[in-house]
Amino acid sequence: MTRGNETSGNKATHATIREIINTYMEPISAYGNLPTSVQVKDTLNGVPDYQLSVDKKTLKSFNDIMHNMQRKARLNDCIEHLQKSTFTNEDELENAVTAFLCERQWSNTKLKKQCISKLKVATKERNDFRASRRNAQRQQEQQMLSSVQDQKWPLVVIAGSKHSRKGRTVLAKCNIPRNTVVCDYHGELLTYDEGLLRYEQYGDNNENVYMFSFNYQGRNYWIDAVRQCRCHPKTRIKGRLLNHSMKTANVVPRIVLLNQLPHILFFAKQDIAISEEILFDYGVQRDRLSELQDWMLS
Ligand SMILES: C[S@@+](CC[C@H](N)C(=O)[O-])C[C@H]1O[C@@H](n2cnc3c(N)ncnc32)[C@H](O)[C@@H]1O
Repeated sequence: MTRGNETSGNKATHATIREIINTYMEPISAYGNLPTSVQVKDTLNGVPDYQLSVDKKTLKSFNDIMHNMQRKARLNDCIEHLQKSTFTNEDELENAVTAFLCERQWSNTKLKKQCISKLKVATKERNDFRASRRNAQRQQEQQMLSSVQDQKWPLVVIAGSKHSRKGRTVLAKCNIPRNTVVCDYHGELLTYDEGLLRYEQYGDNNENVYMFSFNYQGRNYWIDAVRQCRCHPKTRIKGRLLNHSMKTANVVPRIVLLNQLPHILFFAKQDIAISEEILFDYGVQRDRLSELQDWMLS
């Protein structure tokens, strides 16, 4: 048997051909040209051990396998480029594939079909994933809303007395993992003007410490927690009793839209140990230093 012999030699199995292509030829890429029959023959003549008979059938097998490999590379290229696009329907997806293949000058019906079918699967998986994420988010929001409505915040407890140095405190009733919602700043939601008016009125009795101001989407709001809220006449509201710390705050207030209204929820900044006091940074403005009391810098 001689190498490159047209009539005798080893039978070319697909596995052998693939091995030869991968080992002795330029990598088959999405873009480059495939080797011609002459180039395949030349390559085989340089291959030491295979001794394949290079008849028409073998050359055709090489050709088929190389085309398949290139189609796979083109398929991957197409998927990589289009998988992040959003398609509102199947026609849009098919048009995008056609345009992509046309731009690359890769007209091949089988390739087009494969691209479309793979992208459909990828799009469905992504949509399913998004839907389940949206669902989880909705459930989480629903959970937060019912905690706000029922004022059920079982992870924290009110302690201490109004008359102690710091007044009442809110403590962790158990170990609280980072990112958990601890409670909300519960009260009456007011516009900026309404809130400012009350803030000034309450100021005479030093009660305005229970007012919380914030900005949501360019609008200023206040939450008035000075008096017992009308929605929970008999509940001891926890959020209004959270004390301040600039240096050791362990929760952070975040604005969450629930029932289309902004709410302030306190999220654990870190794992909080049982009995630790729940503290957040009131955000005292330093340009009002003359009005500051020592505890505000604690
Ligand atoms: C919104 S109230 C917090 C609850 C308050 N402890 C109570 O029993 O009503 C804010 C007031 O608590 C007190 N306070 C808050 N953080 C404090 C701290 N780190 N040290 C001392 N007093 C603090 C101040 O008197 C402040 O005006």
